[in-house]
Amino acid sequence: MPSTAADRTRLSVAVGVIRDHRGRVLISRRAAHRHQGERWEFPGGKVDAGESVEAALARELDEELGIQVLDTEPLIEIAHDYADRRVRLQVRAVEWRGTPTGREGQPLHWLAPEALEPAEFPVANRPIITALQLPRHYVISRDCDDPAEWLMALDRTLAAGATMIAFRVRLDAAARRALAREALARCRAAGASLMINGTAAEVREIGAAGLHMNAAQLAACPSRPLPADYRVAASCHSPEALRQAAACGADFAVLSPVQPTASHPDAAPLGWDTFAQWVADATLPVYALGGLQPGDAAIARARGGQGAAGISGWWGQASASSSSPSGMAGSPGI
Ligand SMILES: Nc1nc2c([nH]c(=O)n2[C@H]2C[C@H](O)[C@@H](COP(=O)(O)OP(=O)(O)OP(=O)(O)O)O2)c(=O)[nH]1
Ligand SMILES: [Mg+2]
Repeated sequence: MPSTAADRTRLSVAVGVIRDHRGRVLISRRAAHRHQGERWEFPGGKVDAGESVEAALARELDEELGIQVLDTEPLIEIAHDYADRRVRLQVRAVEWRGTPTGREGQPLHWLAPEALEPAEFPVANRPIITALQLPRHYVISRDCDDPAEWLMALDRTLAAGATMIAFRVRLDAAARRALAREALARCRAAGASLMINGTAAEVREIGAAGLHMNAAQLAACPSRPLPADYRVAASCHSPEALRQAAACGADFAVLSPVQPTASHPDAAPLGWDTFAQWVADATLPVYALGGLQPGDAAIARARGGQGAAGISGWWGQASASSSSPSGMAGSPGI
């Protein structure tokens, strides 16, 4: 995490995502008299001077819940300016032991990630909730020469465990709409969501999960192009674009190219260090894209990203094995 001048005036907060064996997340209610009082939160608290985020989390979760932290992994970091306080929420998924109890009298609740309601949390929590709901892999489709072949590739991708797919196909309008409708039906049957690289009007017409804006659309986007019950994603290649994505209300971004790619041989790759730096300043979940394989999702997460996105390595890949198809299976929320 970069320590900029602005950062030194921010309150550093360690925030824990505590899951049970069913994948539900523990939330607790802030007392009325406290900052952001009566809102639900993920347990945690202020990082003391000289304390690491991990140590702060272990201390806070013991104080507030009486549980022991065994290990943690970074989930997302959010810098947010409230009118009366500037915070940097450093959110980590927690491996834990014990029985959580509201040791400060705070009500506790276990909820599935899909049931978390952003309006009941502090505003800064919105991207945290999105991050908990989004998978680790974002599969981008290949362009389509032959619809029948393309649909077979989609079926293989879904069978391999993909749960979020971008429809990125150039066809004439009628053929594109027909293919998108069929793709949507197959994604729904498999429990996956389909994003459309196109227009907001097309997303509404097809009934897809959301819109994926390219860099040019993002640059020209004045405000969120779809209501909250759709997802909005944006392709980004710079810190400015990541800020613009957040400003126009996108739910998540895709940052590229992280590694050299055959499809864009002239674009200078960012590398993981730059990816991590830019992501640390972003205020929405960010997937890494460009020259990656499914196994790189773990690297992207370790560098503060949401996971990895890509075409080759993901699209149309048959299951590599029944337990870990395409490397996409694993912990909850693939
Ligand atoms: N723990 C937590 N804090 C959050 C979340 N979202 C959010 O904006 N915050 C803000 C609210 C507060 O301004 C700050 C946390 O500070 P806090 O006062 O609760 O810290 P603490 O647990 O150490 O409390 P205390 O001992 O000082 O009373 O971060 C969240 O999900 N969890
Ligand atoms: Mg606290």
